[in-house]
Amino acid sequence: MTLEAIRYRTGSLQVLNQLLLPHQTVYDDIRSVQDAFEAIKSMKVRGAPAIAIVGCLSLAVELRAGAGGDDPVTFIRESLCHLTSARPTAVNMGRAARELMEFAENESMEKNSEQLRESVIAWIEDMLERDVNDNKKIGNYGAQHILSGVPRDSVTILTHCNTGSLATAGYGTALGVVRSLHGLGRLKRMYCTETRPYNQGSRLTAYEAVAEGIPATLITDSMAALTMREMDITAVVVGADRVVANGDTANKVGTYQLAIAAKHHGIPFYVAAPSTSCDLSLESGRDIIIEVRPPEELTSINGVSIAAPGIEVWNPAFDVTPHQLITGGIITELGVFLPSELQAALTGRLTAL
Ligand SMILES: CSC[C@@H](O)[C@@H](O)C(=O)COP(=O)(O)O
Repeated sequence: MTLEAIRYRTGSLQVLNQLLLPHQTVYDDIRSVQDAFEAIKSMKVRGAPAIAIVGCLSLAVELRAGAGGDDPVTFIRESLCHLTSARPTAVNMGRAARELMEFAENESMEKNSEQLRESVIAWIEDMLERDVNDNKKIGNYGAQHILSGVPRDSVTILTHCNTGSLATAGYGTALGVVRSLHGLGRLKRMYCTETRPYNQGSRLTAYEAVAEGIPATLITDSMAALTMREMDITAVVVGADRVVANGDTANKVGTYQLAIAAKHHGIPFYVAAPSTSCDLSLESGRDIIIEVRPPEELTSINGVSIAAPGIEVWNPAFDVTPHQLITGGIITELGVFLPSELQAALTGRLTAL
């Protein structure tokens, strides 16, 4: 059983409100594109694949109710543009918007408004299944690759942020690799970082691990290097919000320092991400726009201040790990690639952004 972050039945959408986890399990209705925009912006729903899926499903809900009238293409275009602006670093929403728009424009040449709505809804509904299938492949490729590099029976993985069922349609990416290792009986333990300032690790990854009986230990971000030295970490596996052509990878802030520490300790560092998180239109990580979040996310927890009032704050949500530090490889649903192999492996398989 994996946790269900997105509940979709034709015409209705609910998301598990991740702001309330782990203490309350509340599903919020998403009745419109604007509801989804707000849920994504406020991080009720988060994680690059989940953002794209919830954004598109909210559009399906509105289309099912007849939104767009005689001109659904304009409605779809404006909605996708709005959704893409909610969080700029993860590429998945932008990619889905581009692909969906292209599909809708093609369909509009031979279908009336009602038929167009139906086919766009079907395209969107298919995203859920595709994401879970891709994640299972990522899990399997990643587990096999990690196991092939070590002579041991069981492995210990360190991960960051939340990349599991809560961040995807199900199964997860980096956490999917952990899940696959666990399923094979080859996971000794997962270490998950707290992931300050938003605590996706302590609130969400820890929640998934406890719910599913995955052996896991929580550490603060500041304990990562020590954990690598003392706890016989086999590999570090993280997710991605955007992997660019040279393999540079934007992911939750703190990923970069994990990669540096892994290199120092000779521990393979992997990025696990579907090809939908890859962006070959950008040459290097310098071109990635990094979202800066409100200071309050750093200075308070659940409304309780934990910082000196008046202090200035810098709160970038993501950092970029240079490709040279991604020593294990980039695990996708198509296989595991070194950063230098990624562009050739994906060319022709991804629509241009
Ligand atoms: C499969 S989720 C991959 C990434 O989106 C994840 O590692 C991450 O950085 C999430 O950040 P968040 O700010 O919680 O959306």
